[in-house]
Amino acid sequence: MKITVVGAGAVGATVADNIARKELCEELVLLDIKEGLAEGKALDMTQTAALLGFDTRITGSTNDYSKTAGSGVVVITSGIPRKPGMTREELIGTNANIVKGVTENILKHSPDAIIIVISNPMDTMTMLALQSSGIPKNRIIGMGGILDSARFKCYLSAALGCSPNDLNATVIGGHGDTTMIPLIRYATWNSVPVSTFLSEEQQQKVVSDTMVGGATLTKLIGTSAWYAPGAAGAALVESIVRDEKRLFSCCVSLEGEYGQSDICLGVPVIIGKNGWERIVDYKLDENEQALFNKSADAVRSMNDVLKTL
Ligand SMILES: NC(=O)C1=CN([C@@H]2O[C@H](COP(=O)(O)OP(=O)(O)OC[C@H]3O[C@@H](n4cnc5c(N)ncnc54)[C@H](O)[C@@H]3O)[C@@H](O)[C@H]2O)C=CC1
Ligand SMILES: O=C([O-])CC(=O)C(=O)O
Repeated sequence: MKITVVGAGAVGATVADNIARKELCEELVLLDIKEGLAEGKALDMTQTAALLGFDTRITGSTNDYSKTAGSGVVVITSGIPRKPGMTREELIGTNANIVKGVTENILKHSPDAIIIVISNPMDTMTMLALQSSGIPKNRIIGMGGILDSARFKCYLSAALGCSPNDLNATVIGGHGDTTMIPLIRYATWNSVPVSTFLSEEQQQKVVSDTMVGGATLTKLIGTSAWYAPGAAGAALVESIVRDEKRLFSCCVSLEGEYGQSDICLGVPVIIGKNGWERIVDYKLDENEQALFNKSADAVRSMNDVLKTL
């Protein structure tokens, strides 16, 4: 299979690096609008093959979509990242036109591709990719919840003094500082609810740290993060190409599920060779459903901007 990653910046290159190391495809194409950037990063990564022992062929392209032809999976990371003090939503003015153009170009050459959207504001960019592509909804997946859930586990593991690998924890809703919903009631340490070990105050601190996880990193680094976003993007690609049927929180088109319609929002889904294959109903309680509805309202008002494009 061929996989394309659009945007060879911090996140795109890290997604590509993880895909190559895991040998998720025979051929990997990196594409960027900036002259030489994708070719250079592809060559640099290629030179790690003899050190890391992988056989994936990696090529770069400066905006030549014919090189991406026949891709089975395309990951969109093109667009600007936020700076300290900004919200993801403020990126919409620049990124909407980029994501729209990229989606159209990709589909001209890879009409059967499964598209993963990473560019921010991710929930609205996923909606935009769905609308501008017209392809079946199962082939458009926004990546945010996998990353947010990994951060949730990171903060939980610090609070519990345990390995993040022994934790089960999911973030649903929007991929925004105020719209994401870490489902603390369902978080477990090897099947035992974390509320058994953490006070209400400790749990609330984990939830609020998780919600501003991206902003915390942006403040420290001066631009947004890439290691965990890159690993999260590759985990999603892996579940598709290996048909793993992982249960991940992803941004997908809702048609009544979780009480919402005409919106793309983060919910638990099964990911396999057909893209997202099924939404799993977590049976939210009244408070969680109210938070989900509030998150949907915020994302929906952001989506209104798409009508002006
Ligand atoms: N959904 C998520 O969980 C996450 C989303 N992000 C988002 O991912 C995006 C990329 O972030 P970074 O890689 O850090 O930014 P970056 O600035 O390092 O890379 C973006 C790349 O996109 C390229 N680009 C711009 N317009 C293009 C076009 N029309 N066609 C092809 N390439 C184009 C740029 O030349 C640049 O190389 C941002 O919008 C950021 O907010 C970042 C982390 C996590
Ligand atoms: O924080 C940002 O702007 C980038 C992002 O989406 C994340 O790292 O979660």
